[in-house]
Amino acid sequence: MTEPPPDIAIGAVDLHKTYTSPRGDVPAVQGIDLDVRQGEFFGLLGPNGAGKSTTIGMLTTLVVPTSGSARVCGFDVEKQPVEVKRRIGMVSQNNTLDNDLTAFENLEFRGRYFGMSARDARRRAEELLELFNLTDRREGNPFEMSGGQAKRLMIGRALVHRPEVLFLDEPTAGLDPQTRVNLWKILRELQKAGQTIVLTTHYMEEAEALCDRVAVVDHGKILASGTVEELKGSAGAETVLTVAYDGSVPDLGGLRERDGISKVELSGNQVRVFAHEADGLLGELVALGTSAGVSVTDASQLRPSLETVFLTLTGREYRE
Ligand SMILES: Nc1ncnc2c1ncn2[C@@H]1O[C@H](COP(=O)(O)OP(=O)(O)OP(=O)(O)O)[C@@H](O)[C@H]1O
Repeated sequence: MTEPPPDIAIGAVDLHKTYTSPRGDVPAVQGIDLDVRQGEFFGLLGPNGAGKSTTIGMLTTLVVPTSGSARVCGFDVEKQPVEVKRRIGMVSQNNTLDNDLTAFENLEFRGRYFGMSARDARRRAEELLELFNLTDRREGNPFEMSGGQAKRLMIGRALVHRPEVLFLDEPTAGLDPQTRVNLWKILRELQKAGQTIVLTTHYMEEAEALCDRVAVVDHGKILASGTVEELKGSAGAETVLTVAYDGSVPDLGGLRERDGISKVELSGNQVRVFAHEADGLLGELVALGTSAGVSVTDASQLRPSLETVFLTLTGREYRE
């Protein structure tokens, strides 16, 4: 493999992971290529079970790839795991804080683990408590903390040794909307200060709010990648109108051929229209139904977003 350019934080080529389990093989990741630049905020977006955690697991050396290769901060994840681990911070989905230690000690011990002097570890712990607005929780134990506080402490702990890349696996899953938005603010500040961040999420709006670039993952493969704007400007840049009738979908006349309509999908009593120009379309579909003796029982309209990109790429609703 040729050496990657120096500003590349992560380069993965054709990563595969198949888990073997008593119920058979699970092909969790099936050929993923990734490039993440230094300073970038990169998102792996996909529904539950898409293979995001497994991908992050391979990049953080916790999961051994079945095939393919990846370099993180210039080091091979399989051949140089210790070098990689020294340069990354990882925040997993579950709370892995030590409940027997105070917030301060959770940070301090991590510093000592990474070889800092006692003085430096203490100083860094104080600094991070301040940065993550946890100074008043200094002597508290993790089990006494709210979900948002615990997550902030976990992120702080992952940053103790000043890693080059911070990995966050579903950082806001299970947090209430306000706490989620507060955490987004902190993550943006971190990136502004130069931190490279890779996050997995199944929340479309999270990827839209934070990421410079996104890879949409499903069934272990990348379906599309680029900036959120690029993705919206691609195949899925349309409004998606879904209408269900109480009987067969009426004859849609020349709808399919009309300018501004790129795709019409029928499924049972439901029609889904992908349109650049959707004004008046719902009224039209209601009227067509009325003329054919059927009524609309349900209708929804999605504005162009990562969600419509996903729908266009997979032909399916996004499963949370
Ligand atoms: N240790 C394992 N053994 C067997 N199968 C596994 C293992 N870990 C994950 N899987 C399976 O691999 C697939 C991908 O899982 P993965 O956790 O990577 O997805 P994900 O996109 O991160 O989803 P989630 O957000 O739910 O964690 C799923 O079908 C999952 O059940």
